[in-house]
Amino acid sequence: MVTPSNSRRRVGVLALQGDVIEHLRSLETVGAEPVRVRRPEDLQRLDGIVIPGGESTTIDKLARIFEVRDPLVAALREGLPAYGSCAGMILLADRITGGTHDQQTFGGLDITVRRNAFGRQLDSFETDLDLDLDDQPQQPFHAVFIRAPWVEKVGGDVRVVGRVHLADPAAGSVDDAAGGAIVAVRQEQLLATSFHPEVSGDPRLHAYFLRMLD
Ligand SMILES: NC(=O)CC[C@H](N)C(=O)O
Repeated sequence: MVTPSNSRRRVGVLALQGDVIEHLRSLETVGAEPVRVRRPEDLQRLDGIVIPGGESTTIDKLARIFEVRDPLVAALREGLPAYGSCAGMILLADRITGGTHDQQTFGGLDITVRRNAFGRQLDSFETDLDLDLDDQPQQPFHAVFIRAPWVEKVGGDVRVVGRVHLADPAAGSVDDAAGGAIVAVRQEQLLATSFHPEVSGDPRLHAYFLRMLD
């Protein structure tokens, strides 16, 4: 499908640290107009924003230094759609465990997220996931996890989109009744994944986020 350039969705990528270029490329691939966001004025006229993977404590600090934190938090409260991958999931979470003592999140997603949840042995790993993206064909999604968080608790309005099933029984305590650690969630206009679709090159999550903007 060819989308006329004047109707492309303007989607920001918070460009302070992390997988910025990879997200800009993924957004191009799915037909959005990607925009780097560093300063408050960059938030103007956005249809949505991506908070990239990287280091959530660093992005948090830089967002305060660049004075983009408060306007971004306000925009999220006003309903700016957002997609966070990995560190971005942490930054969109209302509650965080395993954060540094002064770490803040932008918030919006009614979840409790645990930083670096998979522990040392599973620092980085790749696995195929079944994601519940409602209108997507159920081809497994090849997911790359790098010092990833998982979601420990979800509020009532949060839909679980994906889980990872841990082979290690020692990690079984994270498994809830439905089985598996929660690694992808959606709450209305907010989407978050523990993994990095911008790294694996599968465009389906970015395409899904773009459809959320319609
Ligand atoms: N790949 C990632 O984004 C890692 C997230 C990182 N562990 C953090 O706490 O921010």
